[in-house]
Amino acid sequence: MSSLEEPLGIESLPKLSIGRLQRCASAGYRPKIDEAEVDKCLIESRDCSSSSNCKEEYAWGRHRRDGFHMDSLKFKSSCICRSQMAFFSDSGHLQDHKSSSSCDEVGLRDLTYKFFRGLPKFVKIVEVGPRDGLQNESNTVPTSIKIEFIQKLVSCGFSVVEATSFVSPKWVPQLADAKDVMEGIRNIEGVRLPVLTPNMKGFEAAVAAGAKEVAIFASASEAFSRSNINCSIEDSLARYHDVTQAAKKHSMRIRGYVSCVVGCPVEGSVSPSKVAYVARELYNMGCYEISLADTIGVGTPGTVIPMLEAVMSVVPADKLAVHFHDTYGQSLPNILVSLQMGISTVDSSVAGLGGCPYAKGASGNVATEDVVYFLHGLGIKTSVDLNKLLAAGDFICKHLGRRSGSKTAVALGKVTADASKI
Ligand SMILES: CC(C)(COP(=O)([O-])OP(=O)([O-])OC[C@H]1O[C@@H](n2cnc3c(N)ncnc32)[C@H](O)[C@@H]1OP(=O)([O-])[O-])[C@@H](O)C(=O)NCCC(=O)NCCSC(=O)C[C@@](C)(O)CC(=O)[O-]
Repeated sequence: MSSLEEPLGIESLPKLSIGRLQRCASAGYRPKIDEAEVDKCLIESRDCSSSSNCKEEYAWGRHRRDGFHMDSLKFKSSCICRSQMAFFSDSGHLQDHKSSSSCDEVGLRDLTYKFFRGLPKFVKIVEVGPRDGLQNESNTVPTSIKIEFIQKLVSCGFSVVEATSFVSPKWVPQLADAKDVMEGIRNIEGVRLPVLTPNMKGFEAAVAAGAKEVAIFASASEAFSRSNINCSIEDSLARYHDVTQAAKKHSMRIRGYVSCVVGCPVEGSVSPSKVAYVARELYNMGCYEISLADTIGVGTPGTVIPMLEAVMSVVPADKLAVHFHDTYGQSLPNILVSLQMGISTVDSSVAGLGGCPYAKGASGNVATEDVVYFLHGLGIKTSVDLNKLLAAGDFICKHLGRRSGSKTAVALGKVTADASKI
């Protein structure tokens, strides 16, 4: 294996300014909010087109998991000046780093300890490539290729692969073959394969096609709700109430999305209180997990943190996922702060495929290869085999005739290509 194929370990982190994150991780930082505040902001937001009128002060409602990741890392050196830093993960994997630099590194060690102490040991990755990835591609992929693509992704070790959507074929022609895709993956076991359903018609079609789990998708932006699903936020919640009731009767799991959690292509910035309101509604309807989607990829930690603060004041962190599009290259820092705030589920799309056809300017999702490389580099486990994932990304990119949107895949592809010349 090439050295480039090994994620750089935590000891290789550059010196970072972590003041803000330390403030976030500090138990002392607890601005106040209660649920009534979310309701109040929603009422205010109905009366104002600008989100800036809403109060944006939120409590830390995060529900931290027991124990910190760093607790399981045994730091084996009392002095690291001109010595060796060594970290052991739970699996006993040793990451060592010969250091010959000055005592500044003691400070760096302290910083990295603080930096990592809130991270989870394991992150669940929800692969959305076959749905979010393919819905926005100009080339429609043949059904047989979609089925093979899903099979390849399942073999990578994901516990969840979002398979397709039961939406109007007039709105999203790329996924018009949802029923046939479901038929082709009917016998796949050991993995959850949710499908998007915007209304009862989609839900009934999904059930008839053998779906065991559905996802509903609302928006925190009124304008985006109308352009994406042709109805207001409140109407969408009424529809989803019917879908969730029906799903419960079938004992089906329901995942919820909130789109435009920091920005909307039409309205601009979106108030955290609106996101919290919609997330809470979906959670109260019975969604087992709410995925918070930065649909157009405009968020930075500066906007993601207050949004997560607001949502975590009404939905437990362990019921939340984050879903970043990588338009401005902010996904990985956004994921990092999300993990530090207690979230341990991340959506991503192999090869960085994707985007919403009704969100102008939106780029693909954060690439799963980059997320896996990033998490493994931090010593965080996933269930995903990076080599198999690279092969799955390569497979679909060849069929789409496009270059991978994953920097990790491109870098490792170069390594392989260079090695083949030797
Ligand atoms: C919601 C609708 C259907 C409303 O669409 P509409 O036109 O308002 O619906 P309608 O009830 O008036 O029906 C119009 C026609 O659509 C049919 N229809 C109605 N429902 C269905 C259905 N479920 N499946 C198949 N057909 C359907 C219905 O039967 C009728 O057919 P016609 O009589 O004209 O032949 C439409 O707006 C739609 O399909 N929107 C989906 C758009 C979409 O898929 N967007 C991308 C996914 S969301 C996303 O990417 C965001 C996310 C989740 O990734 C997170 C993030 O990053 O933000």
